[in-house]
Amino acid sequence: MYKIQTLNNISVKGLEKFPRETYEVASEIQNPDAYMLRSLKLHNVDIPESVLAIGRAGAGVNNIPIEKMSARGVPVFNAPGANANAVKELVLTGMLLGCRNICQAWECAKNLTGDDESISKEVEQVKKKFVGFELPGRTLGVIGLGAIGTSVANMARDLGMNVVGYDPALTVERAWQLSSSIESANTVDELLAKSDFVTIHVPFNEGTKNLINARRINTMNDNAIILNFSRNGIVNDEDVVEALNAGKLYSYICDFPSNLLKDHPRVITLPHLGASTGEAEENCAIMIADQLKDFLENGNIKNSVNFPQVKMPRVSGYRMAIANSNVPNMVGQISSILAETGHNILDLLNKSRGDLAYTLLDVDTEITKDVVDQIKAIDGVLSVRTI
Ligand SMILES: NC(=O)C1=CN([C@@H]2O[C@H](COP(=O)(O)OP(=O)(O)OC[C@H]3O[C@@H](n4cnc5c(N)ncnc54)[C@H](O)[C@@H]3O)[C@@H](O)[C@H]2O)C=CC1
Ligand SMILES: O=C(O)C(=O)COP(=O)(O)O
Repeated sequence: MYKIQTLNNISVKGLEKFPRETYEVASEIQNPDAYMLRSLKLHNVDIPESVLAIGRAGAGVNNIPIEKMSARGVPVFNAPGANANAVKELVLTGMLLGCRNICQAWECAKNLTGDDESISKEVEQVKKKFVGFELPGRTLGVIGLGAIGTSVANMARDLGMNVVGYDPALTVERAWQLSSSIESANTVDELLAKSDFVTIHVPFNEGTKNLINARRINTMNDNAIILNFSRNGIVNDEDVVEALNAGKLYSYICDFPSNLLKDHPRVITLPHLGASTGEAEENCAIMIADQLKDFLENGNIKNSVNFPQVKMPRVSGYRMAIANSNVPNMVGQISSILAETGHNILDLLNKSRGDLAYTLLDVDTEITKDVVDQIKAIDGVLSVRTI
């Protein structure tokens, strides 16, 4: 019986992927084989040794101690692209809320008093305060052209906007998906100088912390709108508020409220709603459940953020999955132990990614605990599992 512990609300459509006969899935469970979570911060959680894999039902993995898991030989999975449409639609919503002053206008409408005739009169007076601007012909800068950024960029082109994108690690797959009319910027500064709206779709890490700061805001066009549906910390909120107060920026739309932001008249904050649609939650949960299941049952790895992609069809009932440091002679030492203990290797796949390597091998006879212990004892072996 495999045990999956859910640390956040996960769509039942994903949880249904785990057959009840072979899986126990619960939010409270002893010695889980895998964690399934969304945004819960795992950095200060004591993760039990029983955990063989972590599945993030979403895109961002900055809530997970990836290096610590790599050192244990534990793969971390995410669900690339599974919530991209939900974020794209919220970015569009955010652009329109911002450029048409919708939230401020709605607040004003809610505060109208008197009979309906006086409300109608008042409406004609106040509406001039909320005159906005339209999207076609404006320029949207998209920082990060991954699953979300690409989809946002194409959408903006379809709406008649000019689009300039920046991503120093743009993949070939994304380049194929991007509309050919999207302009490429060589630097963030070049993108900012051209944009009326700037939207950020990069992961949070040391390289993207404070990516949008006072110096960069000062290089932007006056009255630009910044949208942050990526992560708290990528945009320096203090600097943005200062620029809003100085009349440099038009508005700031983001998914990460704080005391500084939530009541500011030119800021719209949402409670981390980017991926909160039934569709996105289902897509993410199903993708992660499939990946965890294939890893637990077969050792295969798809969409891990720290392990290589590995898929090997099964040729016998005796499989071993080994994670080790990516150093010479690991496969040699492992196969020597198997040969010495009378196992014939029927199939073997070894792949590496950075400092990690991962080996799947099928043998003709059952692998005993003693053999597992001998392989575990090899210097550099991080985790060993028989499946
Ligand atoms: N608000 C919400 O609910 C959601 C937020 N997110 C956030 O959005 C981020 C992006 O998600 P996806 O597009 O699905 O990820 P992705 O991995 O498909 O794309 C990220 C892109 O950013 C690029 N990138 C990395 N560092 C960069 C830099 N310094 N400058 C420019 N580009 C850079 C990468 O090359 C990659 O193409 C996630 O990491 C997560 O933090 C994702 C989903 C929902
Ligand atoms: O996928 C992401 O990176 C998100 O930020 C979505 O977070 P959530 O799953 O809604 O807690």
